[in-house]
Order: sequence, then C-alpha cells, then structure tokens
Amino acid sequence: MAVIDVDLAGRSYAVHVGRGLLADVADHCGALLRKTRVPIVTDANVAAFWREPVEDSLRSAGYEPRVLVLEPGEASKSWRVLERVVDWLLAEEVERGDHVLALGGGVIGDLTGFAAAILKRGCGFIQLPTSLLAQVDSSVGGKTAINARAGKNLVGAFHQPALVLADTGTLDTLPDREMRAGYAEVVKYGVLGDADFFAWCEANGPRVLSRDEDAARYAVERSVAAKARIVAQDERETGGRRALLNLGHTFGHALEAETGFSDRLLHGEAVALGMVLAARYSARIGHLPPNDAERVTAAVDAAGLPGEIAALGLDCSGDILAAHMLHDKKMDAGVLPFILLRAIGDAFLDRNVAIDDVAAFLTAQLQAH
Ligand SMILES: O=C(O)C(=O)C[C@@H](O)[C@H](O)[C@H](O)COP(=O)(O)O
Repeated sequence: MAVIDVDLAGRSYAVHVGRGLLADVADHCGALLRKTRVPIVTDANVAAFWREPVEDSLRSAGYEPRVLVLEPGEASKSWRVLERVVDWLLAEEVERGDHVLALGGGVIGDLTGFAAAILKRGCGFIQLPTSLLAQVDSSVGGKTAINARAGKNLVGAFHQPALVLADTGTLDTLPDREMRAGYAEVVKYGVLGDADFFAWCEANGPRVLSRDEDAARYAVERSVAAKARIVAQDERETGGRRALLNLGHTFGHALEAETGFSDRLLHGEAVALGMVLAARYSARIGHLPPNDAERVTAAVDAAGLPGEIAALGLDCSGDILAAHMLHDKKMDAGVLPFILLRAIGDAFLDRNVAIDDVAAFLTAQLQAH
C-alpha cells in the first residue's frame, strides 16, 4: 500500500492506495470513528459489490454500520437528493465530530462531502472511492458539490476529507465505460503538467484499461501525487495553480450541461472531449504546435474515449456552448480564463481568450468530419 499525504497547514490527510483496503476499512478508519454507529452513503451499483466487505469489516470490529443507498448517476447530485442525505444524517444523529463514509464514485463523494460540509456547519467525512475517476481525482482535494439547473457543480463547498482509501481492487468491478471515463482524468495529469507521464500513458494506457494490477496502481498513485502537490499549493483555487486541474472542464462542463447531465456523456468523457478541444483551440491561436494537439487526440482515441464533438449529434451552435461556459466558476470580473497548452505537460491560464472566437471554433468543431 502507498500513502500519499495531502499537505495542508494543520489539516493534512492521507490518501491510501492499494488492493483490499475496503475489507480492512475498520482498521484504517478506526482512529476517526468515535461512536459505534457508522453512517455510510453509497449507491445501488456500488452497494451490490462493496457494501458487504465494508459492513463485515466494521461489524467484526464492533461497529454498527448504517447505510443509505442512493440511485446511481449524475442526477443524484441534486438539491432533492442532497436534502435526502442531510435529513438521513440528522436522523442518524450525526454530530460535528463524527465521520460519514462516502462509498462510491465521484457523484457519491461530491454529494456526501457537500452534505458533510453543511451538516451542523460541518462534520467529518472519509472518502472510499470505488471508481477510477474518484480515486485519481474527485476524492482528493475537497471540492464537494451538487449541480444546479444553470450548470455543473455550481453549488458546493471546499471541505476536505479526513482520509481517502483508494482500494484499487474496486476497479475489477467497474464497467469498462466508467474505467475509460476515469482514465481521461489520468491522461489529464500528463497533458497539464507532466510530459513524461503523458508518454507513459501513451505506452501503457491499454494496460491500465485492462486493469493490469501494476499499471493501474501506478496510474492511481502518480495521479494522486500530482493532485496532492497542486492542492497543497493552492487549496481554494485562488492562486491560479489549482485551476490547471480544470483542464478540459470548461469545454467539458458545457457539453455536460447541453446533454442534460445524463448517461449520454459521462463526466470523464466530457473531460476527454474538453481536453481535445482545449488542445485544438491552443493550436488554433498559435500557442501549441499542431502535432501536440494531434497527440492529445490520439491518446483519447486510443482509450476509446470520444474525441469529436460532431459525433455527439448535438443540436446546438458554438454560441450555445459558449453561453454555458459563462456559468463557469473561474469567471472573474466578467472574464472567463481558459486553461490552454503551450506544450504537452505545460498548461497555463489564459485570461485573454475572446469568447466569440471560442464560439466560432466550437461551431466549426460541431460541423467537422
Ligand atoms: O480538483 C480540482 O480543482 C479540479 O478542477 C478537478 C476536476 O477534475 C474535478 O472534476 C472538479 O470537481 C471540477 O471542479 P469545478 O470547480 O470545475 O467544478
């Protein structure tokens, strides 16, 4: 097992990465559990495989697990489901000093983390991420949120978990499409700041996607280490550094909004498309050699991820996608900064992008091929 620390002044926490962690959850979390009752939020898909080992571990250590099982899918990141989670935590008499366990992928982690952030003005929570996307990205760094009608993650809080247990054994039961979607966030770390890791992904992507044990663990560890470094430098995305983790997300969130946050386009798939668009747009305005944009597209294609927005069959224009982007949380005094590329491994924040030009670029992309 590897342990990676997220180093925050006075509030550091550990991310454990390894196989079999959930079966020993009581040992790993024990120091944080003050009461016999342990509240766990999960979804029906995850519960089918992972509820039992977690409950068994807790019961055999003398705890009494209490489980709330939600509908799987992005639609659960809503006011309605948030209210349900909060009411349930109140009924379970969760106190500020307690820790709620979030057992699942990005939706469960974001939603449960946000519920924990607002319950009695903040209680503790532990991330037990079971998807590749949650292990390499959303469980680390404390961004918690639900979606609003106006867009993705627009209501939320920075609320750090007390511990993250990334059990790579859970990837065995992850559907292939979810595995590919999570892999988009792995490739993202290479594209934004680590050309060597990008080259590693080009060579080893198929091993990760086929769940080769060493390759998958290495991908998770290296991704978590990259994220932990950036979060430690800029916890609340105020210094320009953490925003780089948002590479592909401004385009991606617009596509998610346009497809109604549905299974038509998973978050990781939207990020893959968004990375391709960010790379192509960077090349269009002369920041990035076109060959590098082609490498990003090729890496996305090779993983079986969507790389062409024309193929989505959207009935909209670039202006409509650009309008979605104006809800982005990075908006600053009416200006939307874009994360663009100078090279693979060298992302930067460009505050001088003309949104009309982005809209024209997107209209052309929607009609391409
Ligand atoms: O942790 C971050 O910072 C990120 O931007 C990572 C993203 O991959 C992640 O999807 C995040 O939740 C998106 O954040 P948002 O601020 O664009 O909602």
